[in-house]
Amino acid sequence: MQIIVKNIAKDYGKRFNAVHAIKDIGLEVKQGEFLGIMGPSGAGKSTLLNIISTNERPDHGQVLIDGIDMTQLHDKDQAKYRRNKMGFIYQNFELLDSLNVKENIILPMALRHASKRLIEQSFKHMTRLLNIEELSKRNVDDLSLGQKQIVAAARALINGPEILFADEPTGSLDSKSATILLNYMQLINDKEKTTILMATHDAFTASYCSRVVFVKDGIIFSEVVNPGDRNKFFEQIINMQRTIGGGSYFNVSKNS
Ligand SMILES: Nc1ncnc2c1ncn2[C@@H]1O[C@H](COP(=O)(O)OP(=O)(O)OP(=O)(O)O)[C@@H](O)[C@H]1O
Repeated sequence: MQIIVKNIAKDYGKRFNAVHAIKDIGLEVKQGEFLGIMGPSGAGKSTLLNIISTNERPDHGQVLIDGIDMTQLHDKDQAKYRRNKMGFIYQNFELLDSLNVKENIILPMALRHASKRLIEQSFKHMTRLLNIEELSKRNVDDLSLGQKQIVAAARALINGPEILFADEPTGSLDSKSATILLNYMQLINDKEKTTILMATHDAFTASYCSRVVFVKDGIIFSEVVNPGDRNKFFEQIINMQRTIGGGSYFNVSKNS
């Protein structure tokens, strides 16, 4: 699943008060990449993720996924594409409190009208992979924040998406829970070959990626490629953050 973003731009608001959230971004993401998107607050990270994931339409430009221009699809076809090929993890989990853990996790499959057998098989596979088998009957309200995010990850992954979008997935987690989640994301990236696009402020979180692009003022300012050593990569990310600036919005604390 190759992603090619060509010259996208996105403004919010009316002419004189317009915010140029994305000015001109081009980007290529290879099949199986774990790409980080960093940058100061308001730089355009979430907007970029939302445009690539078809949750928002750009004003200009193309988003080609395996050669199909997503921006040209009707809303209904975009929604179908998202349901079938994409998974999402957000900072605030977005789990449904009225459903238990298992019901939350299998929801995307139920929405696709998958067979009971397939649902059970996939549920078993995912909960085993993420090591949360014992949580299945619990209420969402009774889980720790870290457990909630792993459950949200299981829900995002149960349909076997080809692309996983994660927007500040560790933003609400303590460092231990963040590390557990990131190790699972890396496992999914390795084992299932899922392409991952993750926006984050946090250098430690970003150090799990294979490459990080830095967005500033709606353009890609630079990128850093993981040299194969997470500690070295962490230092490189921090140096790039310092170069770009962004004041206190950047979290450069190393969690472990
Ligand atoms: N729906 C919207 N309506 C108006 N302005 C918006 C909207 N969404 C984003 N913006 C503006 O677009 C710019 C980019 O926002 P975006 O959320 O993409 O940045 P970000 O890098 O993800 O920021 P953060 O790290 O704080 O989440 C900001 O100036 C933001 O205020």
